[in-house]
Amino acid sequence: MREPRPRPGDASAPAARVVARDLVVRFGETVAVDHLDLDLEPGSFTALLGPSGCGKSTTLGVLAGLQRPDSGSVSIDGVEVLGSPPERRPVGLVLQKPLLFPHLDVARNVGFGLRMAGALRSHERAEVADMLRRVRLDDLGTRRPHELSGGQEQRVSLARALLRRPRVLLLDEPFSQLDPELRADMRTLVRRLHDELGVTTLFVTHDRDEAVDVADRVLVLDRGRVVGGGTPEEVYTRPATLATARYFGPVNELAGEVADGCFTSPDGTLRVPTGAPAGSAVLVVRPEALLLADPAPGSARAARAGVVDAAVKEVRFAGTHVVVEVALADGTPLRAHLPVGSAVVPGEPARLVLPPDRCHVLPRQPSLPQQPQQAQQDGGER
Ligand SMILES: Nc1ncnc2c1ncn2[C@@H]1O[C@H](COP(=O)(O)OP(=O)(O)OP(=O)(O)O)[C@@H](O)[C@H]1O
Repeated sequence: MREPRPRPGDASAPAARVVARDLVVRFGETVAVDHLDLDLEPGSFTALLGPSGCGKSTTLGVLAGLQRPDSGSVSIDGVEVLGSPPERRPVGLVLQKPLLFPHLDVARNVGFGLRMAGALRSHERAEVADMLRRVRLDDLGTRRPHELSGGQEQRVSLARALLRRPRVLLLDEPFSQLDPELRADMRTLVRRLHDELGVTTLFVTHDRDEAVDVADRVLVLDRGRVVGGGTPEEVYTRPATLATARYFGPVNELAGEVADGCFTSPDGTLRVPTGAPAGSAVLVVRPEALLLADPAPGSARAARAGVVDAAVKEVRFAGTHVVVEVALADGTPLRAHLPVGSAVVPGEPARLVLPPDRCHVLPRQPSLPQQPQQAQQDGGER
């Protein structure tokens, strides 16, 4: 679990509350943003996560003022901003590509916005020096963009976006072109800048590990709508929708019914207490939550709720655990991550425990078909 983050150090931090309501953006037949609501608390760090084409960049474009929505509203600290051009909004934006002026050196690139706003040269120099120090580029102020590495270019973009002390920072996959180690470094830097400057931050990514690593709150977007949100841990263990559960890593799905506060599988062998409403439901449980039950008949463990009998199909070594693919009597596949050396043999039966406190029950959504191979959607071995 994540360590608690430090509070933004600056008591006068200019963080803003951002509220979007019922946003719709259409491009011809394509509905890129579909009645989307968004609430960003002042000083929060939120990751907007979702697959390619789900509307992340379009949403950011609306908040930044680069994209006009067909309908809806966006307010920053209660002030409607849809009528304001980008430069009049208290928003800093960093895109995937740095888009620096090639003929200006780093310091002039960073100071551009202040210069355009008519700031005194001495003020610009002091502010630029402060920001270059914050992004660890103090020595590179006189370099031109073509003399910088990809990571350095993105740090210049960050410095430029933060120079005018925006109250909202929008980041659109800013590190996707960097190698993994540098990405991790840059995430740490962005997080530190957020904590120092106390700016409300929205970070767009399609990489769930990146989202979990950097943000306090994750919003999952699917086909232009927010389909789940919460702390990274909540979204992983108690997702609001099946789409979120699937997006957040391999997950087992079992169809059934909820009645009298209990989820029951069709053959009645699996019963798990739940607060979910009565009706058709799907029980989701992560592979690492499954346990191997004591095979002795009548043992205390076997008598517990959440025990299923299965046939072992495949066992694969995965370093820290073995990945065990099994099938229930009705053919439903399940995946378990069990300790290396577990007594599971392909072709033989196994009894598995689905601990009720690790199971999460969701109402069945007719629009989402059952996964053909649960827990394998991304081949992940989380
Ligand atoms: N200018 C445009 N004209 C037409 N269609 C567009 C335009 N911009 C975006 N779209 C479409 O709107 C949908 C949402 O696009 P958007 O770029 O917001 O998605 P995304 O989640 O940011 O994707 P990615 O992760 O690939 O950047 C997609 O179907 C895209 O093809």
